[in-house]
Amino acid sequence: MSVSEAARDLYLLVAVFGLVPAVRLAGLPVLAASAFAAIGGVGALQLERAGLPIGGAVLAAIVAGAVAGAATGALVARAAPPFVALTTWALAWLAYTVLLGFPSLSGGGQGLTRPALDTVETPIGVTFTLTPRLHLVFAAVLCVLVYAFSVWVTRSRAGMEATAARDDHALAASLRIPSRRVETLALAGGAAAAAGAGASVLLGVAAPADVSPLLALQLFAAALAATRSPLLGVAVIVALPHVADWLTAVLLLAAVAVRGRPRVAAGADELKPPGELPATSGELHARDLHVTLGGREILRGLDLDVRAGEIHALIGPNGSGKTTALNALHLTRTFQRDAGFPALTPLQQLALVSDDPSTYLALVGLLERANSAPAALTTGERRLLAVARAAATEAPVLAFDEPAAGMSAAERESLIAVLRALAQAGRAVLVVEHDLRLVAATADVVTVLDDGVAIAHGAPDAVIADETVQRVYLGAAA
Ligand SMILES: Nc1ncnc2c1ncn2[C@@H]1O[C@H](COP(=O)(O)OP(=O)(O)OP(=O)(O)O)[C@@H](O)[C@H]1O
Repeated sequence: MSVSEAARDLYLLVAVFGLVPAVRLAGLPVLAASAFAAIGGVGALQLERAGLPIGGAVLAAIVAGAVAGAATGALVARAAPPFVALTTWALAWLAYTVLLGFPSLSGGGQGLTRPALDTVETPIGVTFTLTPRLHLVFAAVLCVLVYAFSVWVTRSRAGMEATAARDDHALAASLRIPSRRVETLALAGGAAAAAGAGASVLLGVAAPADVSPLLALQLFAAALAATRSPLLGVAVIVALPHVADWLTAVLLLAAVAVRGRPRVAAGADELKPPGELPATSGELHARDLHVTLGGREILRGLDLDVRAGEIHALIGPNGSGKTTALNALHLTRTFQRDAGFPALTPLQQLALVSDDPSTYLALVGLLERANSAPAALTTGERRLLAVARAAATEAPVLAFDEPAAGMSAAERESLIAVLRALAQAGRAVLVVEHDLRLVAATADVVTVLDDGVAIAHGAPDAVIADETVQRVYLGAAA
């Protein structure tokens, strides 16, 4: 391998390491890296033609790549991974066909050219010649910097936020945890643009053929490999541009076949001593709630009031609209099917929403599990963790969807104590629950929902003893 080839591979590695946080943390199959590389390569040479010194042109092209990455992140902010793949693949094609279609922009088939072995004067008076060897040093330094940055991002709070949003987008959104797609894609865009600009200056040419959508697949395959081990990423990006094109496709298929998500083992983060549960109080008043789904009216004029310091149970037969009501109210809440964030320890999960995670771990009795892998928790402990996550946001109104499901008797007792503690600290607590013993033991007020309307409302003993409720609810639940 010549020095030039080695330098080019190192530039490509910069793009790969820049893509890793988007792929690994945010779980995004980004297939637009070749478009960002095109912005870097063509952008730098065009800006130089427009009169910028080459150093300034390269920097401006990198910024343009980062901006394009951020814009792509905003475009796919809510998209599911398959749509992210399709959309970003479309962008790669668009960039490629625009370059082919506008020779004035891209220099046509042979591309834009510039002297490769150029002598560059810097503003501080130092002059140097851009030899392949110098590129090798540049590219290596850039590679180390981008790699170190991507490792740092992984451990940062932003990295954990991206991981949480990757594992459960809806849950993360309900806890107001940002998805970080814009930032991870800005990094991917900037790094790929740096790779494109570096390679163009190195080779003295920026041609459409060098930034075909195949390059996007190769960079993605290498980033996927690098999420397993950085050396594997190096091997893939060094090998792929030098072998037959079909091997890229085969490698991606193999990666999908053996794919697994990086799981976090137990952590070892320090715990502060837990404090008092902070007081925050709020109320919920909903009037005449109507929701139609799939042409059927699921909620038909529901009124719901939860006062500060009150535990309000919403009960009713399966399909009566309880979860639909929680969805419509956009509350800070737990979900019925709640896998949580399997890649983050309980302490890390709570640290995403609170500066005082130990207080909330203590609240639900999970202090000793703070650094456990979530997979090691029981179903009930995971439910308690979900309650703690919602509570840790300090939202004044909290909703829990069947929090006791799958809990042992002891865990149920803990849950009852937690709900009481939250109400005592001023929260308005809304609980959807099938377990009537738990409802009777905790709720101040019960609303019974049947077919989208409230058929009874009041103190738990009276409501549960009510004849209509017995018939509708217990009859249907039995
Ligand atoms: N997206 C949807 N499109 C059409 N119908 C839906 C949709 N989501 C829910 N439904 C229907 O709305 C009704 C109420 O569902 P919901 O989940 O709110 O009930 P629930 O009271 O929470 O029941 P469960 O106790 O089983 O959780 C059900 O009949 C369900 O089939």
